Amino acid sequence: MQNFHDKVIYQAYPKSFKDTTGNGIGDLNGVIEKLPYIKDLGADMIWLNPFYKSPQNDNGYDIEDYTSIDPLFGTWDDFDRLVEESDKLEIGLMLDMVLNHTSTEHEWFQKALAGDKKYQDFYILRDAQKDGSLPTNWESKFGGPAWSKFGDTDKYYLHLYDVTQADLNWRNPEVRKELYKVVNFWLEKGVKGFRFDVINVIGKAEELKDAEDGVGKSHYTDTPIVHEYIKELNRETFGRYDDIVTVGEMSSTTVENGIKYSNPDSNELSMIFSFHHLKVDYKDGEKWTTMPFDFIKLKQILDEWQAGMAAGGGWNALFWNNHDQPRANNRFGDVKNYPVKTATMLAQTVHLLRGTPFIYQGEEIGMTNPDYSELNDYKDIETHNAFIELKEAGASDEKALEIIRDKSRDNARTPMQWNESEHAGFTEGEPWLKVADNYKKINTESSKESEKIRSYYKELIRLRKEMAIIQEGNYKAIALDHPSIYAYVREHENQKLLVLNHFYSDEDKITLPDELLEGESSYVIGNRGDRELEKEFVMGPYETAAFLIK
Ligand SMILES: O=P(O)(O)OC[C@H]1O[C@H](O[C@H]2O[C@H](CO)[C@@H](O)[C@H](O)[C@H]2O)[C@H](O)[C@@H](O)[C@@H]1O
Repeated sequence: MQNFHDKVIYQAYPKSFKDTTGNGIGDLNGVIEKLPYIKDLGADMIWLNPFYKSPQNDNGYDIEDYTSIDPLFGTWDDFDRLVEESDKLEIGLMLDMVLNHTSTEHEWFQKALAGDKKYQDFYILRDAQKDGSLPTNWESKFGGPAWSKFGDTDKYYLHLYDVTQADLNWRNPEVRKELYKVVNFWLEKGVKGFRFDVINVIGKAEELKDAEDGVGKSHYTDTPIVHEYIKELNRETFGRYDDIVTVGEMSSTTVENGIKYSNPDSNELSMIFSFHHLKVDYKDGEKWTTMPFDFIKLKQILDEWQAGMAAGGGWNALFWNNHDQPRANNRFGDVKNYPVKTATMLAQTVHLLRGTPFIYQGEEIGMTNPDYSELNDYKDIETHNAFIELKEAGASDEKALEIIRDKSRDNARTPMQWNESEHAGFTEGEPWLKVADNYKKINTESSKESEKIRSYYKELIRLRKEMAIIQEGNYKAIALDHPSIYAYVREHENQKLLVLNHFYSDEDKITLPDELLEGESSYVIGNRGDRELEKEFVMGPYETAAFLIK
């Protein structure tokens, strides 16, 4: 397996990255056009969200044909040129593989609907229970029950996500064989990595039963058989190459499983995304609520995953943002008064941790949530389902919209803000999703604020490549109960890297342990200017600072 500990990965959401045709939808040629931008930032790989043929009910996570390019995004020539151009710039292409489910428009599902028994066994079909209720009481993650009627038969099919995303039956070896063919197809095209969508829910329990909690996660999440499937996937596909980087998106996983998925000895994946740290602003664990984030909980979770994965030889993907998450600047900082400090502090917090940093398009220039005023400005299916459920639960239109503004996945999906021209230079047509109003203030070309943030990211990436302590150092938190500062130490070959991150807009002080003041210290990077290390270290609003101690 390739050493990827010095690498940084950039995520581009093709639909919102750069449109070159004027149809308002970003495309592969747009990605090609912007490869030099990604190179200039210093990223080593680019993860692209799905661009395969799809009805786009879930923005491409509902795949109709795994080995095609949706004409919305371009042609095979465009894809081949993307491989060629990214190769020239030494940027590895990482593709999104959605192997838990297909679109109900997929040929397999259509054949199954037409009565083909072979393809019926590609999906998870069950009869209603004796009392006529659904096969199980599980909930779909996008709201409502996880089962829908299978055509005009008496059976139901399982869909953990949208009703148009039917779960595949991984227990059927034929299904696995077909999916491995898909992965190998893309490997032969020259891709250098994969991000496997919700890969830890592929292994449903053998016997499907009602869940005590009425949700059902424990019946299909991190089941022992998932590890067997991933090992097989590795063996049959990317494991046959020595330079492929893989990351598994793990829904509601545990450190114990995270270690198994990503410890090189398990022969599963290079690393994993876990999401617990992004649920610290969910009231009672419920996403569609609003509440200020719980800082102590955030630190405890980051600490648990850092220390736990290090102890077990696992590897974390480090991130605040992706195409499903509201912008971290809005969640954990003050975008109005401290936009640059907020963005750089958040960046430093994760970039200097143990793991592989992922940068989601636009975070490197300080993009924010769009705060749309109308429900119809939002396009995401999950958002619209949530609005209906919030209303059914008694929320007023205003309250439901307030929650949507905070939590919608579209917060991340607004078009990339390239410049000050109309639609932020994203398209010459009408964008599929409205550009955030602040594009004149935040963009890659004319904004001093954005430029400061981008330079900071470049410096963080450069440091990772230069300093073994960032790539390989151990991790230890200090003063974990401090109410406003997240402080940690990375340690490698008798050196220490102390990283201090202040998450609030006031001033606060941390008392450092004597052992950190004994050696010779030098300032490495921070967002306030050169600082001296002192026992009573005072930090300003959203300040971040790192010191090397020898
Ligand atoms: O919140 P979790 O249960 O921990 O899950 C993590 C994310 O899972 C889902 O995301 C991915 O799969 C979806 C279906 O293919 C797709 O819509 C999404 O874009 C994928 O990234 C879920 O939709 C996310 O909200 C969760 O964050």
